[in-house]
Amino acid sequence: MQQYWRPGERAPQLPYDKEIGGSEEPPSVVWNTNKNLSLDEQRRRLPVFRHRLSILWALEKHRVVILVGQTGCGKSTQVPQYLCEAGWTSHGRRIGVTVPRRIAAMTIASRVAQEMGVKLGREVGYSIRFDDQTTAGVTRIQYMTDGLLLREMISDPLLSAYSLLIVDDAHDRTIQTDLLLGLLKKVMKKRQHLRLIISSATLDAQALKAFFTDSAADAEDTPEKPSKWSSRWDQPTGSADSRKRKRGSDRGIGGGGGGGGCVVLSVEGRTHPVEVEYLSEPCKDYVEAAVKTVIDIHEHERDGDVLVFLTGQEEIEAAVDAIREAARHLKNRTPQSLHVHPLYAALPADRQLAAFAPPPRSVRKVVVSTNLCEASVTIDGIVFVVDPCYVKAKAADANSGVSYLVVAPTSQASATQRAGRAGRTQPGKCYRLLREADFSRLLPRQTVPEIMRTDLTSALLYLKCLGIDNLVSFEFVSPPSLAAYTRALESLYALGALDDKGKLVVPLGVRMAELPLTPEVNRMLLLSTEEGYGCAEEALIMAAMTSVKSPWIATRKKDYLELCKLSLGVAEGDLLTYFNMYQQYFFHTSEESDDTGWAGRHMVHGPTILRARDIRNQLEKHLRRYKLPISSGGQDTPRIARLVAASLFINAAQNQGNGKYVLCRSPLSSPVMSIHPSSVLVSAQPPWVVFQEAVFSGDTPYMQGVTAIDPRWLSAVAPHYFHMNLQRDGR
Ligand SMILES: Nc1ncnc2c1ncn2[C@@H]1O[C@H](COP(=O)(O)OP(=O)(O)OP(=O)(O)O)[C@@H](O)[C@H]1O
Repeated sequence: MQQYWRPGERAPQLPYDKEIGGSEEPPSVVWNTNKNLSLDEQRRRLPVFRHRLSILWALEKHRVVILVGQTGCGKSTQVPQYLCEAGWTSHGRRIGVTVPRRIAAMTIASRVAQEMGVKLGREVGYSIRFDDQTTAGVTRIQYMTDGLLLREMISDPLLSAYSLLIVDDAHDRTIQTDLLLGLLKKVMKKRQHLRLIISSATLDAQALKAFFTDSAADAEDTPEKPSKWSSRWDQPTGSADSRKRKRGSDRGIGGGGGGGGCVVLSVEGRTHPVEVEYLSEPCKDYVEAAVKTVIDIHEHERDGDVLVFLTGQEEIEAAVDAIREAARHLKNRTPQSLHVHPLYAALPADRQLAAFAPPPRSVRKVVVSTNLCEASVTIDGIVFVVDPCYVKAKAADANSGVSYLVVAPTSQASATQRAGRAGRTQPGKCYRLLREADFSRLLPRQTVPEIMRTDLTSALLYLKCLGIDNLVSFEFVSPPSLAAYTRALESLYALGALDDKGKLVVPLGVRMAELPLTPEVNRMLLLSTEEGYGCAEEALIMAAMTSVKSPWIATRKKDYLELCKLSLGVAEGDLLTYFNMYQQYFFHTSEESDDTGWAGRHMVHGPTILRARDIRNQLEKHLRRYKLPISSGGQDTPRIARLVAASLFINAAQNQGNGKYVLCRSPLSSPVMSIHPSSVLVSAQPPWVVFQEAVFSGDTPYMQGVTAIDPRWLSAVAPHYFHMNLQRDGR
């Protein structure tokens, strides 16, 4: 039998080589959706199973493997297991798998743990922000968001805990994915034995291959772990002579450890066929068309659950209501035969996971979702996908710094991913709500990488922290514009993370990168510990509350919800409203979540507040590690409000997801920028520009509270120049 090489060890026997179709007992599992087949048999039937030896072989020969295979063929769940079985996790190193979304990390890790017959969090685990389900020394396969791996690189730049990394669903090209790819290229030049798999069903494989092949330096023998903060990636290591000798020797990622260069591997075959249907005439209102399609499916199609893709919370809630209403008038089915679940980022985790649970017998489940579950995830039982081919995408004008959300046609690659959510556990059908000709004519083939259309502030701060000083020469798969670099550097300067020479301010800048929230919220936290503010207790709560989902119970009793919001809302704005909610919750309820008592009456979602408390405690540990004073502002509300005012632009970032408006900062250099006609100027006293109608969230109306913050406070605390602008959701 063939032996497969992996760093430092000979591979043990691969279990599948000895007994294809054989007799091994399936691992004990908690949950097996396909009652006819054991999980082991289900695994063998996946298309990727036939290619496992080629994958192992490719990793022996090449340092970077780009794996392209149909949606559902087994890339995310199976490949890490093959590698684990082949010994890639001996020597205590892990296989790390990054995915763009938290829900994917959680659900795929659970599935793999079941398939391997182990407890989630032990041999197989996941890490997402504020939730680490791994065990040191035990976990061998770790799923995580790409953002989390980036954070890990701050303390371990060479990622020495991993023998192999898989960047899964790389087609998504989030800003984190692109940053990671650029950094991994650097890491691989330093760590000869590290291997990288980049996988997706809809990847521009050739562009990535060119990126990983066209490298000017080859692998260097450097210590595995440089000392913290001292690693200067930009400076070549070794003497000038040795650098000269190396130049021109190898143009690819070097061939250390038995492999060289980069290869593209295609996995043929798909789990089940997915038939795609298009409209014969364009539709006027895609939400209405989606609702009608769901009802048609329910009345005329075979059994099977439905997944509908819409662009945001408002559309989803409207569609959920419309489907429920339409179900009441069905001719040949009862209203109870249809269960409808919304799924979007602002929903609390328990409600998100409810969409994954199997429905009762004879009931058809309909999940109406954003692109949250467009890639990676498997919702068992989904047979039909309804896709209007639209998405709400983040964008920023690099010159003005105006950020906005815009509803735009999705890419063909995204539409393929969406269709791929059917056909995973049985044959499926996808209804695209546009004409076939329009699909190929109007939709771009690939999604424009996020890095080319959004703000780079966090990304550049990370790079600075990793010691990458020459940011413009950092290699991105798709380099952003110079204007975007300038804007982000100005923001970092405004936040105090960089000095006027563009150097990282230590420790402030480092801490802003290390703390697990956005640079703006991190700045607020750090500012709160300074003299003159002294309200870290309050800031910890406000920061924690910004990082959980909406703390209000999602309900259709909109009027009642509005009343509750008014009763808990405070004039100083959202952050203080959230602070108030948190305080009141613990004043009125006992430790445990209490949705029936005070919290239920006030439409406050108890589990979300408890989650915020956990996050608050984690943030406090960070501040204590920095030995920063944690004191309370007590009854001094203006002092706390001053802090909020100084950090007002936080709200911009926090409310892009669910509101109709976006609040923006101006570039430091240009005092005037385009102002939406609906904006009402209250004060233009330099260095502040304040607008009255800072309504930017459909969720919490007193975010209008910007007006309630006395502009005089603003001028008192203004560390830097910013201004706000309202823009209507890109429409
Ligand atoms: N939670 C689950 N419940 C039931 N079956 C599952 C589940 N997760 C995975 N599977 C099965 O495993 C198969 C492979 O899933 P996997 O996520 O590894 O595919 P993939 O190739 O990574 O897909 P994608 O490109 O869409 O991310 C699915 O098609 C499905 O049959």
